[in-house]
This record gives sequence, structure tokens and C-alpha cells, in this order.
Amino acid sequence: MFFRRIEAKAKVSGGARDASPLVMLDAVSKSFNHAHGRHIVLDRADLVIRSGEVHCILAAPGAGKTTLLNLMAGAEQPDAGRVVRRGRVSVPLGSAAGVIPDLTGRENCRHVAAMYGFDRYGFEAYVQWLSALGPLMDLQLRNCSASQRAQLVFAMTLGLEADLYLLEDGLPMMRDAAFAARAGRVLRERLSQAAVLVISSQPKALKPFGGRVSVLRAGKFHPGIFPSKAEAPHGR
Ligand SMILES: Nc1ncnc2c1ncn2[C@@H]1O[C@H](COP(=O)(O)OP(=O)(O)OP(=O)(O)O)[C@@H](O)[C@H]1O
Repeated sequence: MFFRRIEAKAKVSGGARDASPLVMLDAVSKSFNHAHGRHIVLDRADLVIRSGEVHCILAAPGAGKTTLLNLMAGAEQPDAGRVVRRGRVSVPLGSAAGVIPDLTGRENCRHVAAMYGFDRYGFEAYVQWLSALGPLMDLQLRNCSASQRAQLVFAMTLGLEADLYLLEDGLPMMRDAAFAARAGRVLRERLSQAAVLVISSQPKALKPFGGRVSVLRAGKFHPGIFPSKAEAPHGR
């Protein structure tokens, strides 16, 4: 049910071209030195995310999804070019970013709250409620299942008020019915007021969101459509 609402929201955001830019990447370059050479994540890449829009980015595994989210949130700096933010961007709490496996869920909440300077008790209580993890909040993340970790990360992402939410790999597996109901309600609420950027290597993780599609390939963004499984990007 809430997927349909997300799609409806995405259709509304089809007219987002006229909405004001929220985050702009202006000729941004970012690369890393590796033993085997330089890995170019972005090469003078341009991208505009507008207020209220749903924007999906498809990128091959290892292409730089986490790096891109960190750049958008200001957690990493570009080598060249500019990232301009005109609103509040959520912490990039995707599956690979932002959480520390050696800490418990509760400690991760405190860590993020301290890092971004907001009320840790309020944030912790909200995440505990939304994630429905109960006593698992006190277990080291490395000892939690993938779906429990995903529930925590998702709740932490939505626990922050933002104009743009950054999601890596879309929605977590919703095995827990209580979590699915709550997460759907909160996500609908958030999407009615904010923009969302979802990035994944998996078209199926992006499809429920609909909206505009870009493909990150060879360091640049290209306009895209949702490919069939056979056409999903494999190369970098
Ligand atoms: N701090 C860093 N130092 C060196 N190399 C890095 C650093 N951060 C990322 N990289 C490299 O940049 C490339 C992109 O990494 P990133 O984690 O952003 O990709 P990803 O698409 O999120 O990966 P995955 O599909 O595995 O989640 C990889 O080759 C990675 O090794």
C-alpha cells in the first residue's frame, strides 16, 4: 500500500523541474589512489536534486554510492568542483555508511546525535520506537541480523528532520510487521514534505520509489530508465 503512495508522490515530483534546487553538484571530481591505480568515482559530474523530488541513482557495485552520499551530506569533500546545499540533508545512513558495527544500536544513536549536535535522548527514543528493536538496541551491531541492522539504520535516517533524505539500497527488508507498518507511515509523512535520493546497484531496490532515474557511469550522471535485470550496470 505505501509503495503506491510513494509512486503517487513520485508522479507529483515529475513536475519537480520547476522546483528550487536543494543540492547541486557542480563539476565535482572525486577519486582515490589504490595499489592498482586511481579509482575515479566522479569526473566533473553535475547533478541537481530539487525540493520535493524523488531521484533514483543506479550505480554498479563499488562505483561510489557511499562516497556520493557522503559528498552530498558534507561528510566528505570533493577534490574539485562544488557541492552546494540549500537545505537540510539527512545523515547518509545507508547500509554501508554512518553506523559502527562495534557499537550497539543505542551507542550508534548517541554517536550520531553527538556528531550532528542534536538531542541524543529524543533521537534515541524515536529510533527505539520506530525500529521496534526492543532489547536488541543494546546488542553490538555486528551481532544483529542484516534485517535488524537495516531497521536500525532506516529508523535513524528517518529520525532526523531533513529537506532531502539520502537512502542507500532503498527500503530494508520488512520482515517485522510492526516495523513495516510504522516505517510506511513515517516514510509517507516524510516524503510528503521532503525530497529523497535513493541509490543502489539493484534496480529492484529503486523501482518502488519511481521518480527520476540517473545512472552513474564513468564518473558522470546520465539520464536513465529502470533497466531490466539483464541490463543492470556491472562495469564501473
Ligand atoms: N577513504 C577511501 N580511501 C581509499 N579508497 C576509497 C575510500 N573510500 C572509498 N574508496 C574507494 O572508492 C571506490 C568507491 O567506494 P564506495 O564505498 O563509495 O563504493 P560503493 O558503490 O558504495 O561500494 P559497494 O557497492 O561495495 O557498497 C571503491 O573502489 C573504494 O575502495
